[in-house]
Amino acid sequence: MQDRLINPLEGANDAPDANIRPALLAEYIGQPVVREQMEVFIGAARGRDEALDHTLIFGPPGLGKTTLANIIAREMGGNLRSTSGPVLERPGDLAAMLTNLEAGDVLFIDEIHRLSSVIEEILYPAMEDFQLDIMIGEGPAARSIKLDLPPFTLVAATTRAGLLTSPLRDRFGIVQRLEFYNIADLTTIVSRAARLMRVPMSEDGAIEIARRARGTPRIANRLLRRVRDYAEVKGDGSINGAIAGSALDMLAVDRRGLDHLDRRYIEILHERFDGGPAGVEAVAAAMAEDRGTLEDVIEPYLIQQGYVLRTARGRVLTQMAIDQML
Ligand SMILES: Nc1ncnc2c1ncn2[C@@H]1O[C@H](COP(=O)(O)OP(=O)(O)OP(=O)(O)O)[C@@H](O)[C@H]1O
Ligand SMILES: [Mg+2]
Repeated sequence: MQDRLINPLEGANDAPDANIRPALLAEYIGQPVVREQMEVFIGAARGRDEALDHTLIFGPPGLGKTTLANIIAREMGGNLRSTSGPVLERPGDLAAMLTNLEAGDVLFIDEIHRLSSVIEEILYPAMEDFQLDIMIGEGPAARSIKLDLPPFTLVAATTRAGLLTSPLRDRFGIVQRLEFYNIADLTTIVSRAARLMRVPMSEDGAIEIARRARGTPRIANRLLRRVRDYAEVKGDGSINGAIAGSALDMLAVDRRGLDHLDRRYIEILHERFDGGPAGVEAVAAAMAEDRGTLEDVIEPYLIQQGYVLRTARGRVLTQMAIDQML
C-alpha cells in the first residue's frame, strides 16, 4: 500500500508542493458547484463583515479538502490554524487552539471523524455561541469556566462523512462534497502544475497523465513528477503523449488509472466470491488489507467508475468490470 504510485493518500514522496497548490478560489480548478457556492457564501460573509458559517468538506483523499480550507482562510482574510481529530486528545488541546483564535480566523480540523466525544462536546458551544465551556481540575476542586471566543469559522474535513454524529453534522451551516475530477479538469490541473514546475509539456502529454490519475489531483501531480523523471532520463526533458504513455506503462498504471491493487480487488471478488455480493470485511481479509483502506482508498474510484456496486448485501462486480478487466 505504502509505495503504491496511485495511492491517493499523501505520502513521503509527495514533494512539498506549496507552490503548485492553488491559493485562491479562482485557481481552484473543477468542482464548479462547490466553487460557485463558496464564491457566494464568502462574498456575502465578507460584505456583512462576519465570519463565514462553519463549513464541512467531505470527499475521498487527495481531491482538495485541505486546499479548499486554505483558500477559505485566504479569501476571508483570516489566519488558518490547523489541527486534526486524532491530534486533539485532551480538552485542553482544543481549548488552547480556540483561545488563540482572532476574529475572522479559520480553525481547520482535518479528519474530524476521529474526534473523541469529549472534545466534540466542547466544540458544540464553541460553534454555536462562540463560547468555551470547560471543566478544569478534578473531584471537589473541579470548576467550570466559560470564556467568550471571537467569531471564527470552523472548517472541517473528512473522508468519512458517514462517521460523523448528527449533532456535530447539524452544526455546520455549509456542507460541501468534493467529487472526482473529470479528464478535462485534471488536464488543466496537470498543465498548470507543469507550467509552475517549468516542465515543457504538450496538451496530449497532459491528457495522457490526466486519464490515468483516477480523478484525483494529488495523483495527477505525483504522476507528473514521475513522468518528468522519465522524460529527463529517456528524452530531452519535455513531455508529450508518447513519453507520458511509456512512462506510465513502465510504472504499471493502466489507461484507466487502475493498478495492481485495483486489479487484485476485482480478481478476488470474481474468483473467490463469484462476483459477489461479498461483505467488505471478507474481501479485505482475502486481500490482506484493512477494511478502512478498501473503503477509503480502493473502492470509491472503482464504484464511481462503475466497476463495483455497494449493495446492502455486500460488494458486487458489474458486467462492465467483467467485460473490461477479466
Ligand atoms: N481544485 C484543484 N485545483 C488544482 N489543484 C488541486 C485542486 N485540488 C487539489 N489540488 C492539488 O492536489 C493536492 C492534494 O490536495 P489536498 O491536499 O487538498 O487533498 P485532500 O482532499 O486534503 O486530501 P486528504 O484527504 O489526504 O487530506 C494539492 O496539493 C493540490 O496541489
Ligand atoms: Mg488533506
